[in-house]
Amino acid sequence: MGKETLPVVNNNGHIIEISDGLVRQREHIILRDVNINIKPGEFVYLIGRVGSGKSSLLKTFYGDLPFPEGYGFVAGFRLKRLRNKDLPYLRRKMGIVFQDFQLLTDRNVYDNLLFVLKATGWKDQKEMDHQVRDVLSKVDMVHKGYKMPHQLSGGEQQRIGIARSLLNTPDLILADEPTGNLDPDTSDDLLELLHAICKEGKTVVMATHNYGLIKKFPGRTIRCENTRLTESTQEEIDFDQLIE
Ligand SMILES: Nc1ncnc2c1ncn2[C@@H]1O[C@H](COP(=O)(O)OP(=O)(O)OP(=O)(O)O)[C@@H](O)[C@H]1O
Repeated sequence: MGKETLPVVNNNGHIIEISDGLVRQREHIILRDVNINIKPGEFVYLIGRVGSGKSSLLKTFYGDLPFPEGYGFVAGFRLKRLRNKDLPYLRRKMGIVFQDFQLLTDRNVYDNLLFVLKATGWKDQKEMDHQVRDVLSKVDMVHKGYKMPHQLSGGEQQRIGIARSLLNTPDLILADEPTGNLDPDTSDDLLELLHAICKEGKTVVMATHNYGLIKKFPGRTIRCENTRLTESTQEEIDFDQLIE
């Protein structure tokens, strides 16, 4: 299944490396002089005001936005050389988690996960069953496979979102405001889960407005501001700043 790709890290040992990159939405420059290196196993937060470019940067990583300038490497792929036909292969190297869960509402949890496996080329029913069970157990939802999405709480739906992101055993998880629709306690549980997944060797890049989570679960933090990226130490983050 799949085609030959480069190793998941580049010669510098990075799973994500962008040098002198540009992030653009149509003709608008969102981020310039983008320089970022991420090693396998890191947990990286992306912070910044509404509209500062966090989602656009993640979209650039998963090939949803073009990469017009600079060197860009993500999980074995050179961003500049990406063609539409490469996208399914790139996306299999990463799991993507969205704020609004994006589960298919007309089918149960099991069928949601099965749908993704079939769409990404899996054929053997036994292997698919095993994989679905495996990812559900990783998010502690193994007994919820028969539930329809609307029968689950927001936190449970996001656990399924995370299970779905793990289906193709990706090396990298990109999470765009994954706790945006969750209450504080459920957000904490979800962060614990994402950090546990990271400890097992996956790289996690997560956009968030919720500085309280970073305080509780410290990690490398990159800020998008005025079209630039800057790295912030834990001390530099103004945790009292209003969450927008
Ligand atoms: N499809 C699009 N077409 C044109 N411009 C867009 C598009 N999507 C986003 N933008 C613009 O790109 C800029 C960055 O948006 P982006 O969604 O990346 O910010 P963000 O930091 O993720 O914001 P939020 O915290 O609200 O999710 C904004 O000015 C936004 O208006």
